[in-house]
Amino acid sequence: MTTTYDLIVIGGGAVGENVADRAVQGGLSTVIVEAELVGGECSYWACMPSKALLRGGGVLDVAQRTPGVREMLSGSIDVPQVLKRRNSVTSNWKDDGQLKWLDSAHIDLVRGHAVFTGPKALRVTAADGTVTELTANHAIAVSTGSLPLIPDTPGLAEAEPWASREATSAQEVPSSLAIIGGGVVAAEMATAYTSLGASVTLIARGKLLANQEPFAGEKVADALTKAGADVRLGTSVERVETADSGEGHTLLLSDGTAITAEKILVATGRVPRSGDLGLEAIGLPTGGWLKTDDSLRVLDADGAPIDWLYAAGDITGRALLTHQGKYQARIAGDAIAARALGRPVDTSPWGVHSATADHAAVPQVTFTSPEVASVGLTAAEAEKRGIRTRVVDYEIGWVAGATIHSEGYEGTARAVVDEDRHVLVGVTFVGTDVGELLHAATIAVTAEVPLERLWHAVPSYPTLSEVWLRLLETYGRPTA
Ligand SMILES: Cc1cc2nc3c(=O)[nH]c(=O)nc-3n(C[C@H](O)[C@H](O)[C@H](O)COP(=O)(O)OP(=O)(O)OC[C@H]3O[C@@H](n4cnc5c(N)ncnc54)[C@H](O)[C@@H]3O)c2cc1C
Ligand SMILES: NC(=O)c1ccc[n+]([C@@H]2O[C@H](COP(=O)([O-])OP(=O)(O)OC[C@H]3O[C@@H](n4cnc5c(N)ncnc54)[C@H](O)[C@@H]3O)[C@@H](O)[C@H]2O)c1
Repeated sequence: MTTTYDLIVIGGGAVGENVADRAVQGGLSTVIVEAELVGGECSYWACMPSKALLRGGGVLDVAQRTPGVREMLSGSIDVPQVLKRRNSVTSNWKDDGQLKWLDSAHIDLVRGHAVFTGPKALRVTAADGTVTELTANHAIAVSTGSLPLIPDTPGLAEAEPWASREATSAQEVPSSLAIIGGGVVAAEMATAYTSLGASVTLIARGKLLANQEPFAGEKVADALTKAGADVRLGTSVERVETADSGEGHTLLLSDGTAITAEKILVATGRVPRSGDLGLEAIGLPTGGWLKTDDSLRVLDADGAPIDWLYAAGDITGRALLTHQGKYQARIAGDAIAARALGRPVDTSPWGVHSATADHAAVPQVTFTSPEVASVGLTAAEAEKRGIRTRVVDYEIGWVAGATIHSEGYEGTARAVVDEDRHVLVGVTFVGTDVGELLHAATIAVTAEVPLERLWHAVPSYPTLSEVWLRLLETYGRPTA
């Protein structure tokens, strides 16, 4: 039997849920197909458990720098309590709460793995082998996320390394952990596992957090080293050898040295989760990112949008972040409903049906100690785009709010100014608790607030936000 809905969403992660929610609110009957847990990677194996693992170390760092509180501290972090809290944050890897929400949002669910059988048609196979055929009146949206990239380094597969799922859901902390990669997962997991007592070695073939302003990775690498981690930058893993017992691994590095570790974590980026979707049945290459236009319609081989096929979230490769995927989801769900019901569609830049921010103002917080919070372009990216820029830096530790925040507060703020338009095109903060400063920057960059007007946005004294005033003063006060 074939069941028909106005919209079928493949993948019930944070992104798929939001596509479905907007479409239902727009008046469409909608079903989600989910192969694993409703809530997806972010809830169970990514954002939430990783932040729960990091939180204790972050609080301890501030407490140790707060006279009057540090005197109360004794012993080290209670690892079982941290893991218990992480287990509770993930609802012990059960999705009952999400099912209740789906019900309240009037979204149907079919559990199983979806494969395209033709345009607007899918076959779903459940874990028990039950097959459901689904067709869509209007659209199918793909939100199947991404999977870890595992390099083909000799001996690595045999070492049965952790990827992000194992690192975020581990029920024990290994005595030693070798982390391969220098991106966000590597930096955050190095911070978390060092705070939990593991002896961590981070091996990155390039710089740490290379997509950020250069001072970000430098400060995080320094802090990791101070916390006891061994940070090896510009170094590759050439081969891995595993003891005959299967316990303990030796990593042979490009600089001729070797390190040993109980566990290895591979954090070398992501690949699209599209290899098993049957995309060939609808004339698309298998295994790639699903490229989209700004209203999230998937593009065919000629770069033309397919009118019934949408994609949002990691699978698009646009910005592999939950909040940005959910932004795309709101736009996709609204665009699908509007087009289905013949309502006006606005795909002009910054229009309601255009994910323009993906190109100009993607915010990201890396929850290391210190945190890295950034939005928009780095100075190097702005220059590459041909923008005439001026870079303004200020030490966050010099503002009164930092003196109150904690002893020896160190941090840097950078604003990248478009000199022709007199607006900010990028802002980066590095320092403790700077994640909460970021949204002001996101608003300034997205709304293209003129610098002259920003002088009228007065930060409260004595907060860390006073760094905004100092950045403006460093840039120079406008004349009448
Ligand atoms: C360790 C780690 C930490 C992270 N921390 C953060 C963070 O702090 N903040 C942040 O913004 N981002 C973070 N991210 C990124 C974030 O997790 C992703 O951007 C986000 O999960 C993407 O959501 P999604 O819905 O596109 O995909 P997913 O969450 O991966 O959901 C896809 C869903 O589709 C299902 N599925 C796949 N194929 C099929 C199929 N054929 N049939 C049926 N179902 C299918 C899957 O089972 C899955 O549930 C982190 C990532 C990692 C790895
Ligand atoms: N706090 C957050 O917002 C957060 C946290 C974790 C992950 N994420 C997102 O999840 C995604 C995945 O994170 P990630 O850290 O895995 O990827 P990434 O792209 O941030 O970093 C990948 C790293 O692996 C290295 N690398 C790639 N291929 C390699 C190879 N063959 N050998 C050795 N090194 C190699 C790269 O040089 C880079 O340092 C990111 O896009 C990130 O935005 C976000």
